[in-house]
Amino acid sequence: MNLVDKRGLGIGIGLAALACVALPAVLSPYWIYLAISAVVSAVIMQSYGVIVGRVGVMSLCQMSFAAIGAWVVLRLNVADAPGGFFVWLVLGGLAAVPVGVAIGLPALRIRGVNLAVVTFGFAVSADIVWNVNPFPGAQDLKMLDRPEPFVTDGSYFVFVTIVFTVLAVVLGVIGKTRLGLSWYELRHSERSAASHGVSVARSKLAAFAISAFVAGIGGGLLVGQLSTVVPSNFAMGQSLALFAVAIMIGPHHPEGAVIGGIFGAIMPTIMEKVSLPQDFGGVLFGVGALLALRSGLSHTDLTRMRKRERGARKLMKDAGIGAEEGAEKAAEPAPPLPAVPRDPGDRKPLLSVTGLTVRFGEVVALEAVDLTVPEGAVVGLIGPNGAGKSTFISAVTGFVAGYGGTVELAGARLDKHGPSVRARRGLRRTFQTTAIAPELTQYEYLAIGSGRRLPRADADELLEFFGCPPGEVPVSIVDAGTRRLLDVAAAIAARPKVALLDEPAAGQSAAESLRLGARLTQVPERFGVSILLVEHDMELVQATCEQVTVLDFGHVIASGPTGDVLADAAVRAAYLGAADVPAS
Ligand SMILES: Nc1ncnc2c1ncn2[C@@H]1O[C@H](COP(=O)(O)OP(=O)(O)OP(=O)(O)O)[C@@H](O)[C@H]1O
Repeated sequence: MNLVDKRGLGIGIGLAALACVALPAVLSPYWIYLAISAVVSAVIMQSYGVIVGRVGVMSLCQMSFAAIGAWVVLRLNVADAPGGFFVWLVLGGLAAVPVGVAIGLPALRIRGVNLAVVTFGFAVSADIVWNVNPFPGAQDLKMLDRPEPFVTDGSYFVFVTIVFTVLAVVLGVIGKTRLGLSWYELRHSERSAASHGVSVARSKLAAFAISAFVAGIGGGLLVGQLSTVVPSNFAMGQSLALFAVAIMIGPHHPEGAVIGGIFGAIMPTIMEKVSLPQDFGGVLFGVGALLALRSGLSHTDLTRMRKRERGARKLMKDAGIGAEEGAEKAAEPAPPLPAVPRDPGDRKPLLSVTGLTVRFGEVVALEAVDLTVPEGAVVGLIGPNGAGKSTFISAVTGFVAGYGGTVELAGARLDKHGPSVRARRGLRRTFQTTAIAPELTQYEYLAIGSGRRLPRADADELLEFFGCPPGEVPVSIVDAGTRRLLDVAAAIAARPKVALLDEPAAGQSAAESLRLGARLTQVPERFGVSILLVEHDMELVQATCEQVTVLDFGHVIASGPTGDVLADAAVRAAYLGAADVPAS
């Protein structure tokens, strides 16, 4: 995948260069000062962009991280430490990192409003600490002198703009890596990220660390602007107001960070000019944030998504893929299915589940279930609603803590491992409900799913094989049925040993379902992936699976070659609910 959007990079650097040349020349000293404030706020907004915009964590203490950066710069200034302002700035950012990680640790267990309360608590405590202990140099009036060649306000504006641009480029590159893409996935579904082998803990802590570093840099830059700082520069009210701006604007995109920075810096002046109390600005931000929360996406996310969608629709039109074509495809008869190998012969068992027992309180969801998926096979797991099929997949893939029995993959026990480790060892799953981040393109989603640098040709092959639109098409305009196929493609992209698919044909027409069946039967040979298929569509199961296990109320009631099992009277009774059907 391309890590740098060359056009966007060119435009961004061009605009930054233009601002550096033009603004100091045309603005009055007062407005240059405000412009510096806007860019420093924009840097701090970038830290919100990582943790709030990308990961979706409600962090209300970013200004406390900024205060740590400012404190370190001032402390080093008082001590006349070697290196000078540029080195101190970086050290200030680095000093905020361990605190960011420490605040991130509770985020591994709690989320949402509870996490917001934890971060707010930290912001309040930090506020108290700064108010009791003045910033270094405040008492003996040891101010920071800006370094050459950025001594004047005009030149310092150039410096902060360079810092903002460098951070924007670096964060943009990180955003395209597996780590950055996993943040989007975490925002929508942690379990989906874990099923793709993403370590939720590591990914979240990395986001906290990076966002704290960026905020720390912002705090240091503020010291450079003001020569010294006071606690009110980092008050928790500031953290709250900027958080609201972040939700509203979306500072994970550079233009969002700039707009947010301008809002943050200029709003007090606007309030003053229109003779409104300063707090009123915060109220406006709050209302904007509520509106953004209602739509689920920030302003820049929506603008970018619409632009992407327009491009993708044009691409699909040019490629002759449209709604009408989709309807024609749905009406097409399904291709003939290749003969399903009925005899597993002496193929090795790849996934062996023995005595699997899962209890949810008094409910026994699974009781001593045995199941084997041989190498190169498509095996079915069926049963009426509530029989325990999804619970089986969840327990085997590590999403159920504390089950009885054993799960072995290629001879190695997996019981001690969580979902992301199991996924990386070669056990992938899909969910009944897809939760794919709509901001991603299909290429990006496959890149996360694959867990490796997926060559474009491989991604194209998978998308074509599963009948998905071209890879550049954003998930936001892909229909629900195709998203399921994309989910299956992402699981297969990782080339796991076994993929466990939870009702991939749900919501598909009969013809589409059979077409999916035709594809699934080819997966073991073509991609080297064995499949466990959970399905209610008996035609699909019959056409695809060489062996089937049937669950009813958590117990295995039949297991064996598909034809024999589906003809079994007990199985028919379980499905039809016909108590008078005699057992075989
Ligand atoms: N987290 C949970 N807590 C409590 N009970 C649960 C939980 N998850 C599943 N169950 C119960 O376990 C049993 C098996 O549910 P499961 O979802 O695995 O069935 P299923 O065969 O996948 O059904 P369906 O075909 O409708 O998806 C049901 O009685 C369900 O209510």
